[in-house]
Amino acid sequence: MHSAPARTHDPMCMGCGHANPGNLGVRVWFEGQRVHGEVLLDERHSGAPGYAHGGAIAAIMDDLLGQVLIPLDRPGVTATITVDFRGPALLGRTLSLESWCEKIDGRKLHMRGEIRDGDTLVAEARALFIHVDVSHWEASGQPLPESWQGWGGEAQNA
Ligand SMILES: CCCCCCCC(=O)SCCNC(=O)CCNC(=O)[C@H](O)C(C)(C)COP(=O)(O)OP(=O)(O)OC[C@H]1O[C@@H](n2cnc3c(N)ncnc32)[C@H](O)[C@@H]1OP(=O)(O)O
Repeated sequence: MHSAPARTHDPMCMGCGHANPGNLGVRVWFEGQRVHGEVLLDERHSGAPGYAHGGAIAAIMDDLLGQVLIPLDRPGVTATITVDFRGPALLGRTLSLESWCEKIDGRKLHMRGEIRDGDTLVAEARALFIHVDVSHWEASGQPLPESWQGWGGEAQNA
């Protein structure tokens, strides 16, 4: 059964934001601290006829690995991400997504993720996220999502 964490990502997120008409259509759900999801790319995401743009795959990875921050209950930002493109990313196919945290070292969160088309590995990624206080995002002057209130409150002291 899928658990539904109280927190959600930015509704305007370019990857998964339901309020963003230009979103990439990333859908995720959570099983414990693991993230699962799917995405269906189309002509808008083309890099070559019938194939997804590598930048679209990298953006999906950034969003996918970042989603692990929700069940980890640690707000954070991507410091570095490496994407290995392993197989064809065909448009019009439902790609499955999975991500998890491999290691926590103080504020450093080592994330991993995979995108598959059926049994075929399309891409895998490793990223370093840095745990930040929610106040990190206040400088923009934009209101933060309500569900971010108290996010990481306990982890700040971990
Ligand atoms: C649900 C949410 C989903 C989110 C998905 C989307 C995620 C995103 O796209 S976030 C947007 C892209 N990323 C950003 O905007 C981040 C911009 N960068 C920053 O704000 C800062 O550089 C930040 C916060 C990462 C680090 O700054 P700061 O808090 O001062 O930490 P700092 O002291 O420099 O580094 C902390 C540790 O991380 C390490 N570190 C920081 N950056 C890197 C890096 N690029 N590579 C390797 N190590 C790094 C440092 O060496 C240090 O290690 P140690 O503790 O061992 O000395």
